[in-house]
Amino acid sequence: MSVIKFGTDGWRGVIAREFTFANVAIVAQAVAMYVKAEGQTGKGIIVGYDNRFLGSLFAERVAEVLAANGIPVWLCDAPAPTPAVASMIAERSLAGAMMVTASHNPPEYNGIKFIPDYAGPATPEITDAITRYVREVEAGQVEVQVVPLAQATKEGLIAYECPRQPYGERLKQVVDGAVIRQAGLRVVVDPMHGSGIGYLEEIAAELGVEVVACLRHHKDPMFGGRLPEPCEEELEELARLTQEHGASLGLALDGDADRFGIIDPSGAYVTPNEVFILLAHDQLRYKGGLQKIARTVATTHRIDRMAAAYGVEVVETPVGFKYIGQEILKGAGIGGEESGGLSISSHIPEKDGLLVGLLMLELTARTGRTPKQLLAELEQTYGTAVSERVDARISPEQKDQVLAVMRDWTAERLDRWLVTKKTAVDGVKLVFDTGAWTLVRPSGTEPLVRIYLEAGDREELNGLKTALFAVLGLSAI
Ligand SMILES: O=P(O)(O)OC[C@H]1O[C@H](O)[C@H](O)[C@@H](O)[C@@H]1O
Repeated sequence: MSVIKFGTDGWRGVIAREFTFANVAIVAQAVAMYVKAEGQTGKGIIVGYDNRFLGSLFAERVAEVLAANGIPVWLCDAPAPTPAVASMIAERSLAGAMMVTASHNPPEYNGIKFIPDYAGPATPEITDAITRYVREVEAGQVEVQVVPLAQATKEGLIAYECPRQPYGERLKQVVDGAVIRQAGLRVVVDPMHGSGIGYLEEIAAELGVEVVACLRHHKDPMFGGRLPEPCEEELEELARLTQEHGASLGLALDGDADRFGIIDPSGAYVTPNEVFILLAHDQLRYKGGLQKIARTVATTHRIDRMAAAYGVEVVETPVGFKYIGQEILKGAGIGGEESGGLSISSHIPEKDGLLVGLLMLELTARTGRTPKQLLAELEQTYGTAVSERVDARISPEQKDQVLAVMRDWTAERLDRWLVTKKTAVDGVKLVFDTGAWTLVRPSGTEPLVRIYLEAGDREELNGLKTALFAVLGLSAI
């Protein structure tokens, strides 16, 4: 059985167990075959990597294989954020990017994301095609081609590249630099030891923002014994420092800087759903011309209420920024997801933690209000909602049972909630008469089941959770 499988976002594996130089070379060969079949050989590929263990060496192996297949390669000369690498595709009209990263996974993992010519995550059709080539190589039908790095650079097949400057310029065109500059903002930055180090602080400083403190600001492939995931539990130090310094915002990035974590000046964590609400509202209210918003099936319905008030359509996609990216390409002005991914149509269709940090600075500068103050104002117009995600680490048998209960759901009610809609966009979602909803789906990146709930207030949510967990036989967790 092959260990090379593309999940929600690329192929990931434990270093030295699945993620070996040999398997990395197989994936690079398969991508080369895909690019050739698409007739894009001459356009070239940029190869990037983050701060994980052996990242630069794995990236070199990718470059050696691509080059041996006649594909011109731009190899990053230092760790770089995934969105910075992706933006180079648009900058240079490349065939795509191969990014060596396992995003926010634990340190023993590494992975590869293939980002095609449209500069957003590969669709399942594309990763399926690449997987077919992987199987051909594994079956010995095609041999992996390799040219040594020294020879390839000498022959001009591989050139070194740093995306920092063009990416910074792109971001500065997408956000309103003039508004940010005049506001005298102060931030604390937390790249979580990831490849965003140096990028966010510098670009913010170039926009006149004072960076008052940085933490987790050196490369550490062990991520300080924590997870490079900008969720509330991992950001308590950023929250403390943001409050202590009286900063305008605390800005965090995940391991490859495509996801964001935002801290309010009060020290409170602003959830990705809340950040999406704020930035979507900003687009609706101040930026005009927005026709469509894209959100995943797991993301807050508060977006829908706001959009309805402005006569704007909302498209619901399966979980994964690969689906949101496609909707942005098809005309959505902004797209986001509960797990911390967001982008806008004037940027690339790839999630970008730096973009979000800068957009939040712009919002703060324009309104003179904190995220939590703005959210309180929006609640008065669009009502409240409380969202929660439970990541259930359950046995395979329990998992099958839970998914079967949802799949076979026919009951009209769940306790006092009347089911008004059942959908299977990704997992199974039940929407209730009160506007509350729940979604149960297996994760595509971790061995667990995710249970999402949203309700009008905490009391309703707790009631719904108790009722649902009882039906799923999960009362014990
Ligand atoms: O819920 P999962 O299938 O584990 O996916 C969670 C997240 O994984 C990756 O980070 C993807 O890029 C995201 O788009 C996705 O939301």
